[in-house]
Amino acid sequence: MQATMPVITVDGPSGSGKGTVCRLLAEKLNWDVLDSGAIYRVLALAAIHHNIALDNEADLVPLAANLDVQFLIDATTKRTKIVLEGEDVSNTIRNEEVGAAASKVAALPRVREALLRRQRAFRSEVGLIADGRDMGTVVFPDAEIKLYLTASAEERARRRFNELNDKGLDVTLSGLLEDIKARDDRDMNRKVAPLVPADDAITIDTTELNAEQVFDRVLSILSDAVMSGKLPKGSLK
Ligand SMILES: Nc1ncnc2c1ncn2[C@@H]1O[C@H](COP(=O)(O)OP(=O)(O)OP(=O)(O)O)[C@@H](O)[C@H]1O
Ligand SMILES: Nc1ccn([C@H]2C[C@H](O)[C@@H](COP(=O)(O)O)O2)c(=O)n1
Repeated sequence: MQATMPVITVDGPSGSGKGTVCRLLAEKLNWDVLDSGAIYRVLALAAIHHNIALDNEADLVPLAANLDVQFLIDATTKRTKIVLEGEDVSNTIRNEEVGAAASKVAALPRVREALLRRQRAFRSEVGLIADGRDMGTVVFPDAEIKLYLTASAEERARRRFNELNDKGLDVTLSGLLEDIKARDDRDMNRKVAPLVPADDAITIDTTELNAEQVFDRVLSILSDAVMSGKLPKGSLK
């Protein structure tokens, strides 16, 4: 076994398809996944539960440092159950309001600092796929492979619209597009760890690609990485 097992980072804006790629990769490689967005979402939900304003850095830092959250992986389904202070919040954290709140608490430098060690602790013995905004730039700057997924805001809003519509939620395309643009603006223009591709990241524009085509591109990148010795032989078996 290598001293530290490999890390693949997958960064990009909301709706670019990071979660989809990470899930498919985890199945293919049998590696662990860090969903760093879920950590920010859980913190935002905890802040709401404790009536802490989303810009109150002084109170959010201890909340982040002592966040009582567990990520429990079901051995059969491989789905992750997220438990905050004893409550299953796996579904609640996924709504658009919590996503926007997460983006707000994530803009605070000392909050990010407080969550850094927790994220790095996910580095695992089998290999880690890390999904987020600053995985390749800040959390795992030494990652073997760095991917940056992007797509036009219109396409990302359409994807979210289809997803929420399928769940029977009453949303509008124009409202979702506005939300996505506001989130991009906050995530890309904050002072600390803004969403940018790492200098050594490979960018995939997924606007015109379906999920299968994106995954094929990723597999081809990984296959090159195995050939060049960046990833261990046998990773893609
Ligand atoms: N290439 C693609 N083409 C069309 N739809 C896609 C594609 N990739 C993912 N999707 C769909 O788009 C939606 C958003 O994808 P996903 O959750 O993977 O994005 P994300 O980047 O992880 O977003 P977030 O950062 O907000 O969690 C999902 O409904 C997913 O099924
Ligand atoms: N590494 C990360 C991950 C997430 N965030 C913030 C910014 C996002 O808008 C929000 C929710 O993330 P999602 O679950 O939609 O991927 O959390 C971040 O700043 N850094």
